[in-house]
Amino acid sequence: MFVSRRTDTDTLNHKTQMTNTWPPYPPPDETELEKAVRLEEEKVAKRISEEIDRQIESDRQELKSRRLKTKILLLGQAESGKSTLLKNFQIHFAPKAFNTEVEAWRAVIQLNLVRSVNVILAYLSKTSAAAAAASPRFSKPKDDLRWLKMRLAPLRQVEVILNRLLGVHGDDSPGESPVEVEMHWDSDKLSEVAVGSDFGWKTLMRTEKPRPTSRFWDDLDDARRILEACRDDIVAMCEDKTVQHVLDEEGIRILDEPGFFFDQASRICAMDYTPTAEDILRARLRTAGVEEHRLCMESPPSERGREWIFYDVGGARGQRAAWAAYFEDVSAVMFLCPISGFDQVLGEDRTTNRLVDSLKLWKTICSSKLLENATFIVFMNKSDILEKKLKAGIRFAAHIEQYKDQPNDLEHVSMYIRRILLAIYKECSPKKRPIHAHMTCATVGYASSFSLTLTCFAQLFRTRQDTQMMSRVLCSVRDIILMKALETTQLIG
Ligand SMILES: Nc1nc2c(ncn2[C@@H]2O[C@H](COP(=O)(O)OP(=O)(O)OP(=O)(O)O)[C@@H](O)[C@H]2O)c(=O)[nH]1
Ligand SMILES: [Mg+2]
Repeated sequence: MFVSRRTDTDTLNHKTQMTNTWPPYPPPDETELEKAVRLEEEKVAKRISEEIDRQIESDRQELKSRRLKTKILLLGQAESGKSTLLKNFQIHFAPKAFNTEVEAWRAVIQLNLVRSVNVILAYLSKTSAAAAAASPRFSKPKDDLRWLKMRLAPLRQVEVILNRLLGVHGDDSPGESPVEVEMHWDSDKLSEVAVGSDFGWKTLMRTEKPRPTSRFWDDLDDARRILEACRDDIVAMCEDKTVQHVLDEEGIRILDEPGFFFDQASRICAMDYTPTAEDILRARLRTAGVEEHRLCMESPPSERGREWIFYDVGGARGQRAAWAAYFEDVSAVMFLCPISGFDQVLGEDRTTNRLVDSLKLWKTICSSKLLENATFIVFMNKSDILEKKLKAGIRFAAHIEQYKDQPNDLEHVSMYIRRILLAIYKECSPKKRPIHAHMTCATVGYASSFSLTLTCFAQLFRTRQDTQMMSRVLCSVRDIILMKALETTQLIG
């Protein structure tokens, strides 16, 4: 930017150039004092000019590096499976880093279980109808319930300890014990706990140094000893007919509820319990705010060291306003649509159907101008729950009237939802762009599962039994994102 000045020996016959040259030629009759002032001014101007050049270059570099970063947004309503999908990516592409978090997940899973037990106990003792319908195993139902409650009372302490160690807060009442605030039955909130993204709960329990204080480990040990001591009673409660009766009455399909670990209670309460990948995928921890997760690829060797930055957002309505701040320079949007939610309502608005809300949200995201250059990948998630519900005879058309009398099976229902998702995408996208869609069960991980792979705008719809369904979906998504990164690199040179 700074043009070097010609020497003083240049003459007036360069007058025409003089007007275009900077700094200008000195006047021929310049005094010594004027020359000194001029040279000083030129020095200052040169410094400013160089500073501007440096700033422009640094802005250019910053822009380039921002565009080269693979920034991925995980979007979707609450409980759609965003954080679970992220765990799948971590387990698959950065297993060593993920392993360092296992200890923290053990505490979360134990908290999920303890919290479910505490909430159910609190509910049972409040509901006389429930007590009256107590297990035939007990001759005096109310007394036996009281007895069970008494024996399991230490679990409240376990919940308090785990909440404190993990930095968990309940729904809207940080600091209060979730058990205290939930004396009414609300299945959506049964295992709802959230950890603020700034608390660092995962790093707190990492196996490498620096480790937390010994007080921290002593408390954790205490919680685990109590849990183990209560193990038989917890298992008895989980298998108890009263509990099952109440849950049935409430329409709670316990194995489908997020964060319920009743079927694994005995294993999870053991002192030497180590979570499996599937346990971690099933754990429920509500995301509060927007969390940034950096995933450094460990495999395959060709991708080792490449960094992906995921933004995992809280999906409840009250949290959605914060999303837009993260829409700039996004490489890929992964939208989670929980297709099993057709017969459920939102936790935050009991008048809105979950599937309808999800489709509305999809429309808003597809229409966003800020996201027009992002690659879109939609996950029709919770396909396992959808399948179970349809097989159990729950009619899709009873909740989504437009479906009318079409067959009530997984293939037809998922095709229908897929058609709507793609139609919305086509209609609302600010410009024509490809989309990739997968039907998933994010909690299955690597086990065998039913899978459908959909490719938009092509009439491809395959159904197959695939022993490594999630693994294939993840690899395909990785390839899509790598292609996008390559395109961006070529564009910015
Ligand atoms: N059965 C089944 N459960 C799933 C599936 N995907 C996620 N879940 C469970 O659903 C619960 C909610 O999943 P999350 O990943 O925490 O949901 P989220 O979208 O991050 O929710 P917020 O953080 O509240 O926005 C967890 O307990 C998961 O284990 C699925 O495909 N099938
Ligand atoms: Mg989440």
